[in-house]
Amino acid sequence: MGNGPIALGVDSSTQSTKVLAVDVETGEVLARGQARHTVSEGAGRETDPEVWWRALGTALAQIGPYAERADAISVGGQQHGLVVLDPVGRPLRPALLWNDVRSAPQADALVERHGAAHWARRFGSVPGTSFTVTKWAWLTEHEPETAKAAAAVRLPHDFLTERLGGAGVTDRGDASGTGWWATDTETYDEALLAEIGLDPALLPRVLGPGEAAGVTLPGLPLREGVLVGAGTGDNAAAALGLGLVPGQPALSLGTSGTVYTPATTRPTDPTGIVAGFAGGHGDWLPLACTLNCTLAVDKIAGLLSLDREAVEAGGSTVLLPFLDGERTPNLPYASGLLTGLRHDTTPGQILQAAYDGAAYALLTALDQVLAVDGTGSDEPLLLIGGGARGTAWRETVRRLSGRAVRIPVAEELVALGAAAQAAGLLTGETPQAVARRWDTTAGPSFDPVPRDDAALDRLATALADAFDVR
Ligand SMILES: Nc1ncnc2c1ncn2[C@@H]1O[C@H](COP(=O)(O)OP(=O)(O)O)[C@@H](O)[C@H]1O
Ligand SMILES: O=C(CO)[C@@H](O)[C@H](O)COP(=O)(O)O
Repeated sequence: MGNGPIALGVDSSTQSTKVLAVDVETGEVLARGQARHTVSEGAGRETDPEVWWRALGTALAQIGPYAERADAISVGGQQHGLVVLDPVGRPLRPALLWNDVRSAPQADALVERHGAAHWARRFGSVPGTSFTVTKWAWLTEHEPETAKAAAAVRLPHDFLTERLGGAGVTDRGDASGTGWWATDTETYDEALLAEIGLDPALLPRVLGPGEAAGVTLPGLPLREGVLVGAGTGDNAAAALGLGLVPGQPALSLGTSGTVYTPATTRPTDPTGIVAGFAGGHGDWLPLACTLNCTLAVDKIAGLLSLDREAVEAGGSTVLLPFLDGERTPNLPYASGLLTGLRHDTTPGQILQAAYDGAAYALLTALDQVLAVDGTGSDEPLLLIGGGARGTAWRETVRRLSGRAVRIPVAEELVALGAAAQAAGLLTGETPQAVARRWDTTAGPSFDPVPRDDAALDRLATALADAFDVR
């Protein structure tokens, strides 16, 4: 064990909590821990925030002596989830997660009331079902007593940060995914909060870049008084972990699929495809996100009794894997669709079609994400998330993007970005500078291959025919 300072980075994502203990000087990952979450099935997607808290404890226990030795900690978390707490910080109900589409009617009503153009101009994003504002609106309609009893409203990462350091705070990256934090003034929109019946006093204070959330409370498996970073949403944390600069795109293949690049221009896309998030340390993070990514492809592989790598080229099958409804394109009521079957279609071709269908919306949104700063670039696409470990995912992205792809050797970029934020508090550097010093994007590169326009055309036609999406 080295004697230098140690930063802990946490990724509280949809499926699990991961913790990395990182050597601040070298970026070496000294230890890692992971504990799974349970997510409800059926109509909604919920997790009890106490499950996240217990998972964090379990993952910290797995890093052994490094928890006690750590000098700073930050939490990156799944975005958007609605956490409602009682006066002593206990959850009043399970959190409504980003991939819970029950608030689709509330999203439609909010967008209709103010117009997509207003949402984009003022809040940077047109709120689809993932956004917290739609979940609060759902709660006030379906469980008014719970909404009335709320003494605090938090996002997943804020909830954990508060348990560690005691302060009710968030950061601008995660605040920008609520739909009630206006990106044009960087303040909570009090008129909107009044309209949806949410007292601004219940919301966390939004910290600025480089501000700490406080220090650790007594009674944790960490030393008391250790610095706690502001944390941020998981995508913003991964962008920090990669030390991205504007025009350098990343594609994350996990429970959600996301594509993003930092920008100096504030995004304001009225089509709703590009979410105008703030970055985890200043700047902006235009991003497109799908609800159906690795879990949907794994589900199709399971239905076909195939290994996830058993893909076959060829055929004319199109599979739109909207198993959870979809967010990009905005089709919360959709289900999966399979077309183009022939007598000679093989199971492996159907599986390949699932990969293509899951990657399609992300890759078509990439140009829009890059256009925010006008940095259309041929920088390699950095592939991260669990899916980036798979050959079939990598080859699908190469074939449908026509871009060079690089796979960082570093894993768990969200936790690594959180660790870089925590390390920056100790060294005075920005998290991006820390990540660049740690060389987190190093990894094998794969040259561009000709783009498979025939497959892209088939997908575009199927979407237009079935869902009128053009
Ligand atoms: N070797 C692999 N090849 C392809 N996919 C993988 C591999 N390992 C994990 N995955 C996928 O990664 C997903 C988890 O990704 P991860 O980024 O950890 O999720 P989350 O978005 O919840 O943080 C799983 O759903 C699984 O399908
Ligand atoms: O909703 C979004 C982004 O807007 C998702 O990216 C969530 O932040 C969930 O992330 P993972 O659990 O897939 O990491």
